[in-house]
Amino acid sequence: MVTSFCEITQDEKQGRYLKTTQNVPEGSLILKEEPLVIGPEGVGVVFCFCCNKILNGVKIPVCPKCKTASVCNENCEGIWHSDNECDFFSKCSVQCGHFLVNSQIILPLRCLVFRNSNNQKWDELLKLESHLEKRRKCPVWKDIAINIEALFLNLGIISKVDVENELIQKICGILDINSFELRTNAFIDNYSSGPVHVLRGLYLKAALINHDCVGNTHLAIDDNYNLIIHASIDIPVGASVYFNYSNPLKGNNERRLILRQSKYFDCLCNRCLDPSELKTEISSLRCPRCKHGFVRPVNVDGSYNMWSCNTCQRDFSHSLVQSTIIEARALLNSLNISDIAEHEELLHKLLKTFSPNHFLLLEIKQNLIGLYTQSEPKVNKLRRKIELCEELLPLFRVVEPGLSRMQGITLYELQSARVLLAEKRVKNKEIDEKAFIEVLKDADSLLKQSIKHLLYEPKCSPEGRLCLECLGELKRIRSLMTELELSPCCNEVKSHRKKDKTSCLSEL
Ligand SMILES: C[S@@+](CC[C@H](N)C(=O)[O-])C[C@H]1O[C@@H](n2cnc3c(N)ncnc32)[C@H](O)[C@@H]1O
Repeated sequence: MVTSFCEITQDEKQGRYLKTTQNVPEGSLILKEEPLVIGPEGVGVVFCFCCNKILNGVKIPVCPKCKTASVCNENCEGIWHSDNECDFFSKCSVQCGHFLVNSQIILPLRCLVFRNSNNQKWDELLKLESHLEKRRKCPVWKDIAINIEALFLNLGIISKVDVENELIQKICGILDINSFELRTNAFIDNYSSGPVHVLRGLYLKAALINHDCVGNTHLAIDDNYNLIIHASIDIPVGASVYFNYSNPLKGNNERRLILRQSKYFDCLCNRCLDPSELKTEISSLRCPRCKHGFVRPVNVDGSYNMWSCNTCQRDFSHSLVQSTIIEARALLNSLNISDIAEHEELLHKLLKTFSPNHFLLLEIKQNLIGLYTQSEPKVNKLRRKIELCEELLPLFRVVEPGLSRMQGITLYELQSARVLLAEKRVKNKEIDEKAFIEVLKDADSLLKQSIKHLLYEPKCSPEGRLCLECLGELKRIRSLMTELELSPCCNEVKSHRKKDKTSCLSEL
């Protein structure tokens, strides 16, 4: 379902895209869509055709009817192995062994099912962007020709004419350009502990949404694999609807390279065309000469030949900048992932070379927040976690404005550290009840903000569960505030009289 807020339009540079037909307020539902096909990402993934879960184990059962599709159990009630697919598998000579050896064939094969069973969907599918010409020269072309096209031809699934028409290359191009990574319900045993992106889904309408490095939508996949898209900010009438295909915490160079290699276009969005990256300095280095300025790329056309200090104008070669990044990346990769001191030491060291928001430093800072969250909540650790969250939030607001998963999670972590710290300080009699109530009021506001960001997450996703945790925490904080405000000691605080040290806070 595409809501009435949007229509499909087209131009020469960007192809087809979605545009608003009226002002769309933040939080409005733009699109809810079920996938056309779902399948595993990459080779060597064993998967249940009925429920799409990833399977572990040696003996894999098959669908009792077609005797081809791998299933988690013969009575799996999943809906994804349709009657059309079952008939298709029964009639062609593909076998379960083919899927087990090469799971790359599953998605293109699932697309082929529509060829004879649903003309409208088949036509819509083939209209999607495949970038055939650009892919022709890439290694992926040969890989598909050998591992998918040749097998399908041998099994009689496609004809020589289909090969001449490059049908399988087109379908694989369409899948690579347009499908979404899925993480919901990925694992049959415990999906939260495994690798997250093992499935891909293709959505015919959502495939028409173009990219911008600062998107204006929030995407979520629910437990039934529906893709749900909300406006993440107020979108004015006539504006393009975008989402960010890449990672907003990477630098311009890195994002553009990924987009060129995986989606075959050069991004020319406002962020990509700004050497300061919207004043975040995510790619900038500190000037080693004047020590004040930021070293940024001179060209914004993606050529990155020269970098220059914005204060003393000194030029630096791209290769020098790249080798500095490679060296720092090697140090980052060699960190012991659970060692706080090592992370802090490297952060301190790299701050001399890179801007505080440099993407490498952002990675370390995010790791540190995670490590401080897991570690024993000591006062100095809580203070440091608070500092890091406070540093990251303004940046997140720029690169992912409006409804944002990153903001929601960080706001939660910030309030949790502030409350824990205040509880300790009250216990140590370092702050009084009035100050503690102020912290609780602040936590109340942070939690409400966090809930606003996480409200659109599916209930069973880690972020959806965090949203429920926020609600629980909000309740706890409010009842604690009521308790404190009603208590005699608090009335004393309110009237600035001498405090009663044996107050309800002693419960903490
Ligand atoms: C998922 S499709 C989006 C729909 C596509 N425009 C179409 O006509 O089918 C992704 C492709 O759209 C184009 N595209 C998306 N965002 C773009 C942008 N910001 N600038 C230029 N091309 C873009 C690229 O060709 C990209 O490979």
